Amino acid sequence: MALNPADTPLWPAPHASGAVDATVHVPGSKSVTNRALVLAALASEPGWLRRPLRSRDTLLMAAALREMGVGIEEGVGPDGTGETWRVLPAGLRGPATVNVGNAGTVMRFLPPVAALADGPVRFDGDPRSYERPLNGVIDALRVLGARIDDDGRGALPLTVHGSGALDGGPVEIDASSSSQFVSALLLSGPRFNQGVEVRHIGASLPSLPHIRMTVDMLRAVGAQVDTPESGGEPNVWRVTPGALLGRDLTIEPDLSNAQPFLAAALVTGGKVVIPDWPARTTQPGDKLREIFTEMGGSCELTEYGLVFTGSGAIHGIDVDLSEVGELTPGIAAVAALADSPSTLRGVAHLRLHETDRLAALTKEINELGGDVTETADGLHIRPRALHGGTFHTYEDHRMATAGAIIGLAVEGVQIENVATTAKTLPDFPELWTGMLGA
Ligand SMILES: O=C(O)C1=C[C@@H](OP(=O)(O)O)[C@@H](O)[C@H](O)C1
Ligand SMILES: C=C(OP(=O)(O)O)C(=O)O
Repeated sequence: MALNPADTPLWPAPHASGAVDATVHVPGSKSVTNRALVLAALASEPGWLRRPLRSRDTLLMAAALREMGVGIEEGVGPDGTGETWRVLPAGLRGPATVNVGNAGTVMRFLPPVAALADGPVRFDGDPRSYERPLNGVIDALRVLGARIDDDGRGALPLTVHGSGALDGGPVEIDASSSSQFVSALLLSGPRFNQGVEVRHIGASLPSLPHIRMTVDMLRAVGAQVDTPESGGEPNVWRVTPGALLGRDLTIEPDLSNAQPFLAAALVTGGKVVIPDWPARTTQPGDKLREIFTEMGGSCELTEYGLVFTGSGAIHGIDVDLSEVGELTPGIAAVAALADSPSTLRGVAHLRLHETDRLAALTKEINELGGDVTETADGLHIRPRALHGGTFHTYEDHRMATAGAIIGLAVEGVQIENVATTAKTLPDFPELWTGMLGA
């Protein structure tokens, strides 16, 4: 059940007494873990996930796949190392009930999987999940041959009446409200009888790196995928039908969850090291190297990881975040503490994330004395002296971490329901106080 924020205690965000100097081991990527679980469940042989993220979103994904008959066992990897999930694919079946919580990846990636199950699969979730767009997935699955009962709003709750197989083939969708519509159809595409050809016909498409992540991970398990980047038509992705391999995959650290720790180095003029930062990755968080450098820091990517150093100065930024929208709350928090104004653009779709993030950031920063205005597709942030107060989080993990960043520089900030960080980073409060040496 969703927490009632009014019942949850306030967490006094630690104020930094000096420059931070810390190494922070950031747990695995939500986006990679949940794709890896789906692909392993659809494979024709067992596979391993090493160092998977264990957070609300990924535990919901694992529970949902188990409900449909997939085996997911705690275990040791093939070389004897621990922290591993062994995934044993099985004939997918209903009746099953899936709780999506408020996980975009679960509510979008699993209806296509359910269409392959034998029997009905009911999807339900937190109240907010009823408001998040799902029409791209529902409409597309119907075109591809699935039977779905919903209440006609193009959203949860719904039941997918799986028949054990899906025709697949070509489909047009408008994915301007979420890249996850495209990823969802591609991930299950190899298992559709005719594969799938997804054509995006909307005006814009957010979070392109997350679609590249989907394509790369599909190819890594043996799928054939044609993309705009591999010489195909713009906005068209094609997946050929075929069996998927079970692999042994080590999950990268979650670079979007590394954001608050990097921000801490920037805000305090300190240094933070993130071990195992990948040399090459599709994660949008990799863009922080560029964005936070422009905002005043510097970084070095070594074999050990990323070393990020703040200079003591924090500069405003004018940036299009459409490809990396999930970084917006953390960038807005840093921008509120900068020495010049910022304009964050290209993120209108954030109004349909965990909460309306543009409204929430504007209200909460302004209630601490800030000067933020919403634009049609982003935020204008004019820094001014902030004061303490309650930072409301609207059951949004990234609102909680944004408030913590501000709390480093502003005394007396209290974060409502910091436990909401469990969506993707259950250890956040401990990692944060550990970083500060508390
Ligand atoms: O596919 C994914 O793993 C994600 C895609 C993005 O979604 P949107 O395209 O809906 O923004 C991102 O914001 C979300 O946190 C994770
Ligand atoms: C938008 C996010 O999550 P979801 O996967 O629920 O869309 C996020 O993590 O910032």
